[in-house]
Amino acid sequence: MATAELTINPEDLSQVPPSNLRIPEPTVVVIFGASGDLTKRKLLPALFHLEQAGLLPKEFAIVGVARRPLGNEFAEDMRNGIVEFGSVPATDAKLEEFAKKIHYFAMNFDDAAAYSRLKTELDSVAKQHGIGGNRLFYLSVAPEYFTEIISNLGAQNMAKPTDGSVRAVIEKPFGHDLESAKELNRHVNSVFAERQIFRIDHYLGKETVQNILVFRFANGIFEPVWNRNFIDNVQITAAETLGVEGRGPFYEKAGALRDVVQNHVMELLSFVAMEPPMSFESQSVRLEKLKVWQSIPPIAMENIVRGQYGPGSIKGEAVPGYRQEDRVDPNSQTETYAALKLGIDNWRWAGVPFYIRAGKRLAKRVTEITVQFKQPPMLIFNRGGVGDCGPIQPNVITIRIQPDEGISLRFGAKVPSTQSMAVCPVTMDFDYAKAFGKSTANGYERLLLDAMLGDQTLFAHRDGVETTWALYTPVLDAWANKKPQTFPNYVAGSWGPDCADELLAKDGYTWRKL
Ligand SMILES: NC(=O)C1=CN([C@@H]2O[C@H](COP(=O)(O)OP(=O)(O)OC[C@H]3O[C@@H](n4cnc5c(N)ncnc54)[C@H](OP(=O)(O)O)[C@@H]3O)[C@@H](O)[C@H]2O)C=CC1
Ligand SMILES: O=C1O[C@H](COP(=O)(O)O)[C@@H](O)[C@H](O)[C@H]1O
Repeated sequence: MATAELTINPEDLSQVPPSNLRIPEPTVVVIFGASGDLTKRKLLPALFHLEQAGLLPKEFAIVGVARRPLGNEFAEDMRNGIVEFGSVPATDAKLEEFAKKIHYFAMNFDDAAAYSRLKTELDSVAKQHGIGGNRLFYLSVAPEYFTEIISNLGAQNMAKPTDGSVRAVIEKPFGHDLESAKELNRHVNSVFAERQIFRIDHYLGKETVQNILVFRFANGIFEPVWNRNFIDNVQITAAETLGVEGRGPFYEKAGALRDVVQNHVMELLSFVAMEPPMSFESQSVRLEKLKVWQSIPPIAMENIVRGQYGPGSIKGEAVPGYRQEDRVDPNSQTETYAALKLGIDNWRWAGVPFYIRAGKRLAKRVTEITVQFKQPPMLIFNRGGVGDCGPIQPNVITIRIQPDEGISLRFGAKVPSTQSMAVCPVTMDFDYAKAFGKSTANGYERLLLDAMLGDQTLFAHRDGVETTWALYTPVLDAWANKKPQTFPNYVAGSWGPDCADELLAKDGYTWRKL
């Protein structure tokens, strides 16, 4: 893409309330896919945490929509989910009150006639709770239902606000390649204006991800060295120990590049690499992210590798290979691991390699970013002697996204000795939990609240989505045309395939040991 402009209509500008109070207007939150895993494990616990923190309006209701005839069972099930996944004591007094705000409406998403009944139901729930016309539609559904639901909301005049705001939150994946993403965006935009659309990437809800911007732009000492003059290379790792967890059919069509790299990892990369935005407001932040992605040249095929796990063990437990997982093709060619090198051709980053790796069934669950600095131009100390640690290690800033959230800086220190100037690497460490206490938030709190407030800063814009797809679609096409010969090529519980190590070895680097 040649331009670095967001396609913004004046009417697309999100209406962010000027106040810092951040309490949304009375709203009915409508969750499509309400009996699903995401609703129970993440969305309802997050909404309850917001209620506990006094961040929801008094007039508030949730309407879950799914196929099964659940009735009152739904509120009970959600209540149990909040206790289990939200670390909430079953005796919490607010839980009882909150459960009264949870409703359920059974329908099939394919049933066009059911949407007018849904509309009537929403109006009735709104009236019961003293809510006007504000609606937040959350599409927590498989992607094949996105267009169906959106068309029907449009057809029933449910997408245009009459006396309030109407917004739609869409879960990933936003398409499976550039063309499908464009098509989806065209369709969504034919019903909802861009300012009504909240494409969620739950990584942006993580405190540690938002903290990348605070680390860079609320401190004076890092930004002057945050560029090609001082930084040698950047590594981003998104490693999971989990396999596909019963999501075989979904993952077969996705793979690591689509599932995690094109979205979550690219969001991390944009926060590390972007220029300081004019302000922390949606158009400024999203524009700077877009400029980063637009500055990435096409990825050369020799700079990207893929892998698939075979049987192995995780934490001492034997686990099956990917091809043996439930509802996975025994000859599957889907990658469960990807590693690549990319560049960012702008004044700040030209010549600095960014190495990315992401995969399932790896040795450890860890997402982190390491920024490695250049070595000092010369060394004035006589090395060796008591306690010397060998070759000088470069300075590294490590941003630990999860699970051990924090930031550390590695630098060389003098080893105490009266005779020598021996140097060893030491670290200064910031630990999120120690500094601020352990949080029970799952990231969706912030995003749900922002969506209700109409603040799009931490949501994906259509131009950003299409730009990242433009980058990865040629790779996906090339991979589809050239079957991998060596799958499975890494053992579950290892650090991935040898080809990923070779990718860095070509440049004289190794992956950081985690
Ligand atoms: N789970 C997770 O951790 C994450 C999920 N996501 C995304 O969130 C979305 C939802 O995921 P998840 O909750 O795991 O999905 P699930 O498969 O667990 O849930 C799907 C939901 O959709 C409903 N549904 C399916 N077909 C129909 C239909 N024809 N009519 C009415 N209801 C229907 C199901 O209802 P019923 O039970 O009645 O059939 C169920 O409530 C997906 O897009 C996924 O990619 C994104 C990040 C993480
Ligand atoms: O979107 C997804 O993300 C999860 C990883 O999220 P995390 O917050 O646990 O890091 C991944 O497991 C899943 O396959 C993918 O769809």
